[in-house]
Amino acid sequence: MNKEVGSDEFTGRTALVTGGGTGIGRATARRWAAGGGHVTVLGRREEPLRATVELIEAAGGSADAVACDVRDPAAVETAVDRAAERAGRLDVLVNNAAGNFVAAGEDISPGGWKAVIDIVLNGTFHCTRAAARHMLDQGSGSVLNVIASYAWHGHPGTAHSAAAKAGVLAMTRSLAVEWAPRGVRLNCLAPGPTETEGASAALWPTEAARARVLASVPAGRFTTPEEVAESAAFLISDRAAYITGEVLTVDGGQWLGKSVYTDERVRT
Ligand SMILES: CCC/C=C/C(=O)SCCNC(=O)CCNC(=O)[C@H](O)C(C)(C)COP(=O)([O-])OP(=O)([O-])OC[C@H]1O[C@@H](n2cnc3c(N)ncnc32)[C@H](O)[C@@H]1OP(=O)([O-])[O-]
Ligand SMILES: NC(=O)C1=CN([C@@H]2O[C@H](COP(=O)(O)OP(=O)(O)OC[C@H]3O[C@@H](n4cnc5c(N)ncnc54)[C@H](OP(=O)(O)O)[C@@H]3O)[C@@H](O)[C@H]2O)C=CC1
Repeated sequence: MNKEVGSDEFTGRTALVTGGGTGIGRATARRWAAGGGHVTVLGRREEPLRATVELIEAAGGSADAVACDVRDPAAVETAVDRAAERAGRLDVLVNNAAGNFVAAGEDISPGGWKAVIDIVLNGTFHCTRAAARHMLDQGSGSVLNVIASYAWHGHPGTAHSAAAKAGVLAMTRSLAVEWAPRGVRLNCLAPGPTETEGASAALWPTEAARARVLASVPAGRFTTPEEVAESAAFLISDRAAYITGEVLTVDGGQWLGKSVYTDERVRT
C-alpha cells in the first residue's frame, strides 16, 4: 500500500460501501482502501463501480465491485455473502446508496415515493440485515448509515427522502442497542451540501438553486466527498469504538444556522 495516501489502520479488514461508484461512496471507499483495507463497492451501474476499483488499484489499494440493486433483498444477500466470503470476514458496511429528487409533496407520485423509500429505507435494512449476520457471527462490526439532517428537522421539497432518512435514523438507534452486546456498532453520518454529480443533478440543477443552497451554509462553502469521507473513516474505525447509535453532522453549521439576528440585513 502506498503510505503517502493513508495509514494502515484498516489493514486486514474488509468493508462494503453501497453507492461506491460515485460521490461520497467513492470517496469513502478510497479512504478505506488508503487505510489498507479491502473494499467491495456496490451499485446498480457497473461502469462507475469499475472506475472506483481502478482508482483504488492505481493507488496501490485492494477493491472489487458487485452490481446490485439494494431494493432486491435476495440479490443483496448474495452480494453481501460473496463480499464476506471472498475476504473471509466483513468488518464494515457503509449504507450510502440513495435516490432523491425535488418535488412538492402533492406532486410526488406513488411510484416516486416508493422508489425513494425502497432505496433509502428498505435498501439500508436489506444491506444491514445481510451484513449483520456475518458481523454478529464474528462478534464485531461497524455499520455507518449516511443520512441527512432533515431526518430530524424535515425538509419541504424532499418529503420522501426526509421520511426515509428519519426511518434509517430510528432503525440505526434501535439496532445499535440490540447489537451492542454482540460487538456490532451502528452510527449515522449527516453530510451537508456536498458537491457530487448526483446531488447537483437532483437538488441544485441550476446556478440560482446552487447559490440558494450555498447561502444557507454558515461556513460559506459546499463540502467535498473527501472531507465527508474523513468523518466516515473516523466513525467506522476503532477510534470510535465506544460510539454507537449516534449521528455526526458534517454540514458547516447549515441546519443550526437559522437565526435572523446574525443576518447582515438585521445588523445594518
Ligand atoms: C440536503 C440533501 C440531502 C440528500 C441528498 C441526496 O440524497 S443526494 C443523492 C442524489 N442521487 C440520486 O438521486 C441518484 C440516484 N437517483 C435515482 O436513481 C432516481 O432519481 C430515483 C430516485 C427516482 C430512482 O428511480 P428508479 O431507479 O426507480 O427509476 P424510475 O425512473 O423508474 O422512477 C421511479 C419513480 O420515480 C419517479 N421520478 C423519478 N424522477 C423523478 C423526478 N425528478 N420528479 C418526480 N418524480 C420522479 C418516476 O416518475 C417513477 O414514479 P411513477 O411514474 O412510476 O409513479
Ligand atoms: N451530496 C449531498 O449534498 C448530500 C448527500 N447525502 C447523502 O450522501 C449519500 C451519497 O450521496 P451523493 O454521493 O451525493 O450521491 P450520488 O448520487 O453520487 O450517490 C448515490 C449512489 O447510490 C447508488 N444507488 C442509487 N440507487 C441505488 C440502488 N437502487 N441500488 C444500489 N445503488 C444505488 C448510485 O449508483 P447507481 O446509480 O449506479 O446505482 C450512486 O452511486 C446519499 O445517502 C445521500 O442521501 C446527504 C446529505 C447531502
